[in-house]
Amino acid sequence: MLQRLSFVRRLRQELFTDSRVVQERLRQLGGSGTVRTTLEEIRREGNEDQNKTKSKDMSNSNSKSARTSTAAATESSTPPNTVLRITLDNPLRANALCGKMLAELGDAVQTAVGLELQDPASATAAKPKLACVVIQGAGRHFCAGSDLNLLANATADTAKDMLNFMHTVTTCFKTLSVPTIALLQGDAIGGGSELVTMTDYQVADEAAARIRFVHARRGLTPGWGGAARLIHMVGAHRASQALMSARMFTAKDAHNYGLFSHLAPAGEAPRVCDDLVQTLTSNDPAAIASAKLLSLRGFIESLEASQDTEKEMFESAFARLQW
Ligand SMILES: CC[C@H](C(=O)O)C(=O)SCCNC(=O)CCNC(=O)[C@H](O)C(C)(C)COP(=O)(O)OP(=O)(O)OC[C@H]1O[C@@H](n2cnc3c(N)ncnc32)[C@H](O)[C@@H]1OP(=O)(O)O
Repeated sequence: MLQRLSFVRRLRQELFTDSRVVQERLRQLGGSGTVRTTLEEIRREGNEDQNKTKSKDMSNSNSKSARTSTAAATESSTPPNTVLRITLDNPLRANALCGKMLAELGDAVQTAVGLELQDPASATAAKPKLACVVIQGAGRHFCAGSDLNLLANATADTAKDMLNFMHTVTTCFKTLSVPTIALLQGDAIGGGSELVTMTDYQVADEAAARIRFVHARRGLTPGWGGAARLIHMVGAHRASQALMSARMFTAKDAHNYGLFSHLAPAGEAPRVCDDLVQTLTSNDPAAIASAKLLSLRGFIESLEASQDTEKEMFESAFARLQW
């Protein structure tokens, strides 16, 4: 559906072709941590209560093989809805993203785009029906942004690679035609806060989740398209205040500000997220894609120009910095 927009088609071509060289250069930078993806199948069986039970059974297991229930797909001729779960996994560094993880996040978004179907009726067991994407962090936090060691040692060329690649990756994520959710059980800082802005929903643990656009404190501006998306989320006035102050938002503050869509009682964010997945995947996928198309249309047209400005700002801020 969204692929109808030429901007989106161009971006996807960039993700799968032009960005590949940069992606491999980032992968070569290495670092600790990884980005994991799992597919979870949600079977719809008549009434919503049954759906819920099935989904809980799968989601309560931590095992990757249990989460990816291929058996369900062969039981019926209609392939079940599939949820792609992306986990930023570098818990000893608050899920800060090293070069390898940036490249792997690109792989994950390529997976999501590859699973997106122009026509949901054409789903097969081999190409299941992507209905939702959830992004989360491993351990206590969501994501502490770029790995500071990577930034400290980055040449201007590496910084430019990161900037261009992450603009492509996050914008491709933002323009997916299925609903996307950030599951926040801890902090989202810097680049991590920018990842939050690429999602449609944000389910936050009210006791533990926080968000901070820390860039101004570090002498930087957002570099992953986060400023443009933040304006889209909360309006220019609030966005500029959040960026200028670099303040830490508690979950409640962020909810009031329009940054987090859902507040979950302490420890219950995964359950609230599962419930939201159930609700969203029970709705008509074409109607959902239309809703996203409608809301993104005006945004996308101004996004191109905002992104160019954002890139220029980041490059000049980065050039000024002494790490
Ligand atoms: C600014 C834009 C830029 C971009 O867009 O590319 C960036 O994203 S730059 C990175 C911006 N991020 C930050 O400034 C976050 C810095 N970290 C923190 O504020 C805290 O670590 C926090 C709030 C995320 C978590 O605090 P907590 O007390 O729970 O844990 P620790 O501080 O003890 O952190 C654990 C461990 O992780 C290391 N760490 C944290 N963030 C990073 C990072 N961005 N890069 C590399 N390493 C990071 C921290 O040093 C600790 O390591 P340890 O060896 O245990 O001391």
